[in-house]
Amino acid sequence: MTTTRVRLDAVHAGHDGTDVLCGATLDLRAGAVTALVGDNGSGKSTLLGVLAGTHPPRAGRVQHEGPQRPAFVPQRSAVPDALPLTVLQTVRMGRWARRGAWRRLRREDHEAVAHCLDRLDVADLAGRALHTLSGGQRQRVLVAQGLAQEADLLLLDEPSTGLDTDARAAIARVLTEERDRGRAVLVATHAADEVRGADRVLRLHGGHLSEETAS
Ligand SMILES: Nc1ncnc2c1ncn2[C@@H]1O[C@H](COP(=O)(O)OP(=O)(O)OP(=O)(O)O)[C@@H](O)[C@H]1O
Repeated sequence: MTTTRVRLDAVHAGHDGTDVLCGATLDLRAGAVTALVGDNGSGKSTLLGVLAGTHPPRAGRVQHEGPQRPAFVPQRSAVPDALPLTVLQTVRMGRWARRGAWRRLRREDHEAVAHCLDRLDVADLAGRALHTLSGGQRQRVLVAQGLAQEADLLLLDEPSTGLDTDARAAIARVLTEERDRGRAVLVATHAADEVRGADRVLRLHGGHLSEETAS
């Protein structure tokens, strides 16, 4: 039986009084990677914001199954370059969703953080300040932070943009692993390899979502 993690019903949302989503409807199921495609400006980031709970819809319904907040990995360009944080602190913040901000982390949290750093191959960067990293390294750290949340729903906004072949492969691998753990994964992307690797492809066009056949 497939479990629905989140459902959108006739959602309208946008910016400055202009709707970008015009009745968007979807459900995301556990154990599947869904690629969200669409032209620049079609509203993919807006849709992810609605699903993440950071962008309130103007109308329609967003229904999350389960108590957990989704994990949201924003576009790298949406994260200020000069955040005064190390890589380790950044990934540890992923555990706040479970423990609450500034609470003391437990041994299992430290183990989860170490595992996420390894999975994205950034453990050797743990002590480095985020702003000293290359764009691709920073992107991998943001994905590691998303994984550290261990949420049932993982949302990623163009995680592979600007990454080299190895880093793209690492991200593709972790998305498949998350899927195999029963998580629902939604990845907004322009990358053909990410689209090919998805179980399902949704296209956003004219404010509406439509299903495309995954290859
Ligand atoms: N903060 C904002 N204020 C005003 N308009 C915005 C804002 N953010 C996005 N928009 C507008 O909303 C529309 C959808 O933008 P969005 O970033 O959701 O598209 P996208 O599909 O993610 O684009 P891309 O592929 O370029 O990342 C665009 O027309 C954009 O100009």
